[in-house]
Amino acid sequence: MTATRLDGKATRDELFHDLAARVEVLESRGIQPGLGTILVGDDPGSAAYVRGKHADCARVGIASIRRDLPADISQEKLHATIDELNADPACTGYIVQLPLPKHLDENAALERIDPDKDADGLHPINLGRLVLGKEAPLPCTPRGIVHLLRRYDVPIAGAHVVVVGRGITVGRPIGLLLTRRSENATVTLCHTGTRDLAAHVRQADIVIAAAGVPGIITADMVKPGAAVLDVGVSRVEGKLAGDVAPEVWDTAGHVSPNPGGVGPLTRAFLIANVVERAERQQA
Ligand SMILES: Nc1nc2c(c(=O)[nH]1)N[C@@H](CN(C=O)c1ccc(C(=O)N[C@@H](CCC(=O)O)C(=O)O)cc1)CN2
Repeated sequence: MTATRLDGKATRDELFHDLAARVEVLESRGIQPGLGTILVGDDPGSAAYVRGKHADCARVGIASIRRDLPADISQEKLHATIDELNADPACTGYIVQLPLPKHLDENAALERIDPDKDADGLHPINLGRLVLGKEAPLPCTPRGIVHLLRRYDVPIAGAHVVVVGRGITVGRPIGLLLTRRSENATVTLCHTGTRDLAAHVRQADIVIAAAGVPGIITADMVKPGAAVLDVGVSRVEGKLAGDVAPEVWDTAGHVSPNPGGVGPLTRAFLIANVVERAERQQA
């Protein structure tokens, strides 16, 4: 059996087509959304993601504002840049690219963002609103995962989803989305402290691999016909490596590859969060 590919690039193109049309409507009403990015340091992967985000803004026709800061910047100077974007009316939503260099406090930086401009949905107030079932920008990768599953008619309601990895951008928030009444999945969150990872993964109808450990999900761990989404990012000799071993394609029913799966949707839903906020404001 060869799994059906969950094609993130084709799905992203559909989303961008729709978003570009909505941006035209906003502009015809005098509203210009603008996405800001704050990048600290010179990690080549993070720099590439930020470049991609600005290219996406140009593609859908929204403004973009870029702040690149040196790797050794102090927490105070980072906060001053955050305050600057909080106050800039041309910047309607923005992100601090993660991870930050080790000497910086990531949570303090995220908390400093004006929750109304939090394009990532990672501000504690917005995560809290999500827990309470209130309207909030949704974290981009989890939103991309739910969209991709729906786009390919992978049943979510009643499914047992096993998430591997507890990072802030994927592992922690994805359970909040998938256990909403609108999704109705049952979620198990596995991490480095989990005993017998394989036994958990074998139970899953849907596996979300976000550990950042190359090839950690092997074919013998996957229930035949399960959907497997590879969201883990590592670099092996400079090349991107996902969490899912290639043999999984012979066992799974659906696979989202890496690259070409959830990553492009992370970018698309960042733009969607900025456009939707502008739409809500004009409404
Ligand atoms: N503030 C944030 N920081 C980070 C986030 C985030 O959502 N908000 N997520 C990741 C990085 N990320 C976006 O910032 C991101 C990751 C991957 C992709 C992507 O399109 N990947 C391509 C492959 C690209 C490559 O070859 O390296 C793919 O999957 O096809 C986009 C964005 C951590 N930081």
